[in-house]
Amino acid sequence: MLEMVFNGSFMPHGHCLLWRWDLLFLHVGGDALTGLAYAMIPIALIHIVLKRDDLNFDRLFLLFAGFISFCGITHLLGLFNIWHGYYFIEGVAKLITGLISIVTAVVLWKLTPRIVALPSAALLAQRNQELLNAQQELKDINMTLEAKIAERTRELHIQASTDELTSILNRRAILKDLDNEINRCQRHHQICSVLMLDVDYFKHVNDTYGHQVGDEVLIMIADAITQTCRQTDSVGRYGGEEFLIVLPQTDSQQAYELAERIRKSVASISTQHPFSVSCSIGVATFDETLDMHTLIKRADEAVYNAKEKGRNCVSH
Ligand SMILES: Nc1nc2c(ncn2[C@@H]2O[C@H](COP(=O)(O)OP(=O)(O)OP(=O)(O)O)[C@@H](O)[C@H]2O)c(=O)[nH]1
Repeated sequence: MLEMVFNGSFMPHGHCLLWRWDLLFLHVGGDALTGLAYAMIPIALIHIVLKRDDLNFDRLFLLFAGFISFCGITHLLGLFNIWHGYYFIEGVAKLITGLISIVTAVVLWKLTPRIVALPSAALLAQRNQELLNAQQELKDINMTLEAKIAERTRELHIQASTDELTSILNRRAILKDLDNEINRCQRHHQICSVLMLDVDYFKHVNDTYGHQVGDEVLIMIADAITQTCRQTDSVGRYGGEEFLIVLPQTDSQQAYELAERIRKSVASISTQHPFSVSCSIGVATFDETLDMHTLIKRADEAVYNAKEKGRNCVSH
């Protein structure tokens, strides 16, 4: 058997080429180049399989590598047999090549529907672009939402600190401003004053002309105070017909003068009804022995004094 396989005594292939150099050159050159290429291609295929574990066709790549390797062996044996006569071995190699080719062809056909169904590079690029567009759209929506949330938060913050009727600060907000101002004065050894303003005979306005007219008067008083004060002053509604005004860096005398201007401004308010508006204002000035509640109490007591003095006046 071995003798049969390794029987090289058949006539070498070169004899039929008559040992012509041109025919030898073509056959030797062709087979040598093909053999070289068929040795390199399987290495590349195996390298790809090892490097890319996301490719789902390893089996096909390996079959191709095997098939091309045997093709190469067949060509090299053909080259060898130009000078020798090992046709049995060459035939075996051809048979193995044939078998592995058939297996490769069958596997290739079985895999063809899946390969054809793979999305093309252009389609993937298009899908990628669509995803990028969607991502950008989401980013834009997100930014718009964030801007809306920030705007809404700002609105809510204003709402939470604004008196609904007069649009000046509400009680909570004006007390917060006063607390901050007192802390600042304590830290920097500065001065500030507060005014407590109470509308005179307001019950009479409500009882005689109705609650709505009373509301309109409160709005006009708030406007009059705001227009008379500086931007840095805080004006708030402390209670029903009581207003609290915080005056940073204002001493007792300056506060008194401002209170007078406010009183006059309120007294000049005219409505369509036959009554005059007036207010009594109490002034209190911060010193470092006072806390917020004592300061407000002092302003309250000053309002009481002003009422006692006959209303429509300012008291320390
Ligand atoms: N229209 C209106 N009236 C209010 C509001 N809040 C409180 N009041 C009224 O303000 C009046 C305050 O009356 P009083 O505390 O007796 O004081 P007054 O009548 O101003 O008298 P004096 O302060 O002593 O000059 C009451 O009638 C309350 O109903 C409000 O938001 N709108």
